[in-house]
Amino acid sequence: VDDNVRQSLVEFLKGMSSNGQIDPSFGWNLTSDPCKDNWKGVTCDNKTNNFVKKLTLDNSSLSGFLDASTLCNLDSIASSLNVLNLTLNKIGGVIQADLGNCKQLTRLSLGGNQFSGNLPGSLAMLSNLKQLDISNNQFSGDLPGFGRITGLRMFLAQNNQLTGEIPEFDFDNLDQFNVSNNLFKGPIPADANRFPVSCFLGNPGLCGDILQIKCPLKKKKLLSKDQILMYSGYAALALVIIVALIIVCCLKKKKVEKVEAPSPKNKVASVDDVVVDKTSILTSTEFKTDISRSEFSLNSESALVSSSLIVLTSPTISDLKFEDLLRAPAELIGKGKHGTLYRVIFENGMVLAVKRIKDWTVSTDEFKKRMQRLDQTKHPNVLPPLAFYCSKHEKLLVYEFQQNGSLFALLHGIPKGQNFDWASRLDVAAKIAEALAFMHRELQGDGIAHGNLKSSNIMLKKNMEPCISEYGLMTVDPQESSLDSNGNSLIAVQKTKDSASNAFKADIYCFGVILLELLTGRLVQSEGVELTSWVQSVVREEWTVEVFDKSLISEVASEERMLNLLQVAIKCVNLSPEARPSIDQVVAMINTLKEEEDKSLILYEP
Ligand SMILES: Nc1ncnc2c1ncn2[C@@H]1O[C@H](COP(=O)(O)OP(=O)(O)OP(=O)(O)O)[C@@H](O)[C@H]1O
Repeated sequence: VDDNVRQSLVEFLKGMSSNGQIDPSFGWNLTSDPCKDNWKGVTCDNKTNNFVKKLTLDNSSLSGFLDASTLCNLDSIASSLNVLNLTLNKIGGVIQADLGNCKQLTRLSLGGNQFSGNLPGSLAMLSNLKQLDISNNQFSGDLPGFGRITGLRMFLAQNNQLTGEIPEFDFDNLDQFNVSNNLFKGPIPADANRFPVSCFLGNPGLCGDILQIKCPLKKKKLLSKDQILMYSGYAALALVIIVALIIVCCLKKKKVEKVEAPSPKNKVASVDDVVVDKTSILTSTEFKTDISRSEFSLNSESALVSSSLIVLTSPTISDLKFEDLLRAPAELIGKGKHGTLYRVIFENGMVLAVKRIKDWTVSTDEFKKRMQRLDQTKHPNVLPPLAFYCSKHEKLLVYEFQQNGSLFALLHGIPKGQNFDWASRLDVAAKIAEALAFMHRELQGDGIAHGNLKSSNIMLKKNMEPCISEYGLMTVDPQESSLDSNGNSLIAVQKTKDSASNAFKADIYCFGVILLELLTGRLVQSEGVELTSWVQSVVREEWTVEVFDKSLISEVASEERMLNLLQVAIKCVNLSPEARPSIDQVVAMINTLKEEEDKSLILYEP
């Protein structure tokens, strides 16, 4: 086991040992190996005996605090740890948000301790959790959105001081559930009625049939006469202020036009002026010339360049200015069919990715609306836009730069498909499907599909979690054809007629192509042969096993589950959009496979 893992585990246990002294009988020390030297409560994978899978430290006389930052901020632990069991100890303090980085946890047992404070929202991101026990502590505050964890089978939270309403869990999926003796209020969700009444008792504010307490009807609050008078007074005042502002603005504008009229040179301040004036340390000539060459222009009314960059809700770049963006050194990362991507490095060490979108005929208003909708639609596996710039001729989008590159690079880069085992590939497929389903659900009404889904648009975050990038940056043109340099997402669109509804179906096709890349490790197009046709011809000839990536075959990964995932992929790449499954069906199929895989791993372990 890696030295860092050994050190982090020792630090982690020290945090829970009285006076920071680890009981020697645990065997946890810096001179032995957690997997090979029988550390108490440590279980490692039985294939290589190198990765820590379980920490079972229940009933072990531990106290102190849970040092989640030491445990879960180390990738080599976070990416392998499935079980953390600390029940029946005397560990206290609050739970750090870092616990949410232990993304592979399927079981988290903290029951019977002295934990207190609010549960961090990051725990709701533990999407692999099957069992969560926080019972018999002193937790307070509202529960984070645990309802989002679709595979949860057990949720025990009795005997705390938790408040708020009971979240909408997937109750059909839960085998065990208990929230008794807390401070929950409001109606018990209808689907939760199948659990015995004892699971809800001891919450003075809960109501519902099972408790034989009627929930009060929610009445629409009517405004009183006084309130109506008061609000209409406010409205009238606001109207007067708006009219006054409009008049002042019109007068000012006239004055400016008068002063500037004689000199046509002053009429338009081109961005060249701005760049030349302010970008002395701009090192990317490509960026500079590109911007300079563009017809990007700012008229005198909007010469305040900084105000034109719209920073969305990201706290990290809240004071970013357009000048800062132009002034910082920029490196050209890649040119795709739809634009150019720059890596922009700031003095404070921040690194951003700036996408310059090419030839998108969407109106400025439409673009702004789209960006605002995307900003409101956040999912942990979708990279959010941080800021955007938009004029008639120029559209720039700012994202956080992802150092770990893309799924495309992981699969096809050098060394090829390195350390990318079957379980991780299935996990990527499941997470991308869930994220796409979420975005489709939220944005169906606005008609915003991804539009350009491909493996180079799946980025890998710091903890190697996959996330979809560039969602909604393309409106699909059904006439568009031909392949781009990496992928063929456009083919899906070309084969469809009605672009509005089919943009979502095209995403399904593109997702199917990503599944094929994961399964075969092959490029979407190689030596003129399309991956989809190649796979279909091999399957037709009944040589199906030949399609799989050689490294998966040598790993003795489950052939049956690989075949099942191949079936899902083939359904997705059906040339008829109507015949493709819905994204929810895709999610259900992949999650079933993932559950089977998880079960087989548990059976496989000692
Ligand atoms: N936020 C990011 N951080 C790091 N690299 C990124 C980021 N977004 C994209 N990339 C990488 O930059 C490269 C160029 O991206 P870009 O989106 O311009 O091209 P593309 O995806 O190949 O084509 P298209 O124009 O069709 O989107 C790709 O390899 C992509 O994986």
